[in-house]
Amino acid sequence: MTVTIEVVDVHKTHGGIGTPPALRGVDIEFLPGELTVLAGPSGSGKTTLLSIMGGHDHVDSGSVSFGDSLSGVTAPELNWRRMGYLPQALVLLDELTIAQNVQLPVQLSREPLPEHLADEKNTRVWLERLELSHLADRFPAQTSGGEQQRTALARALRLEPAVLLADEPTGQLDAGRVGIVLDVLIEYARTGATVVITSHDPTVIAVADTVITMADGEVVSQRRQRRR
Ligand SMILES: Nc1ncnc2c1ncn2[C@@H]1O[C@H](COP(=O)(O)OP(=O)(O)OP(=O)(O)O)[C@@H](O)[C@H]1O
Repeated sequence: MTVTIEVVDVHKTHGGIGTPPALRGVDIEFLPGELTVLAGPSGSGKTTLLSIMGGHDHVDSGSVSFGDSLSGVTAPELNWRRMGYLPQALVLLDELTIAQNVQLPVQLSREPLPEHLADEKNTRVWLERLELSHLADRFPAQTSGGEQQRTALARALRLEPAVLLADEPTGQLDAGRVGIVLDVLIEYARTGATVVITSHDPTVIAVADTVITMADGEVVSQRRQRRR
């Protein structure tokens, strides 16, 4: 299952009259098997673009389409199995433990899942991979910001979606944990997934396959760092 995401001439303004546009004619193709980083200064439109791609916001004009195995799927049909989404606000459920938050996409799935995904063992695998096993039975409020961020990433990956979108996935992590998360993201992209993240962090930008830099709602550069 591979997915190419095509963003074509996307325009978006959030507010009322006089508000500057957040996106001004953005054209990008995101490829499967790659970790793409959306970089650029604060306010350049990275979160807006990710949110539109994730189906959480609408374009004013232009289009976002999902080719190959998600062809024809519209944003409202995106679910945890098709797309993992890690918002900046994390949105963990306070009344569930860390393990239960990671298991949540299994509970919410309305489609029959392959056996290995339905199995609770898979939750333990992701907890371990993101160094969260020792926190499995705690509630989010009893964990640090970085631990909550890794929990939200484990939740996004739990159903092994073809697309992973993550807004600043290392923003709350210490340097050591940034490495762990980057390893997970790169390994995940190498399975054929389309992985798109936003980041300001030079460490993160350095390991990206492709870096797309935005400024004032436009793409100002696109640099491929890995040969295909
Ligand atoms: N809900 C909103 N209402 C009004 N304006 C908004 C809203 N969300 C974003 N904006 C504006 O849209 C522009 C792009 O914001 P966006 O959050 O996409 O940038 P960003 O590059 O992700 O920034 P950061 O790196 O700080 O997260 C900014 O000018 C911002 O002020």
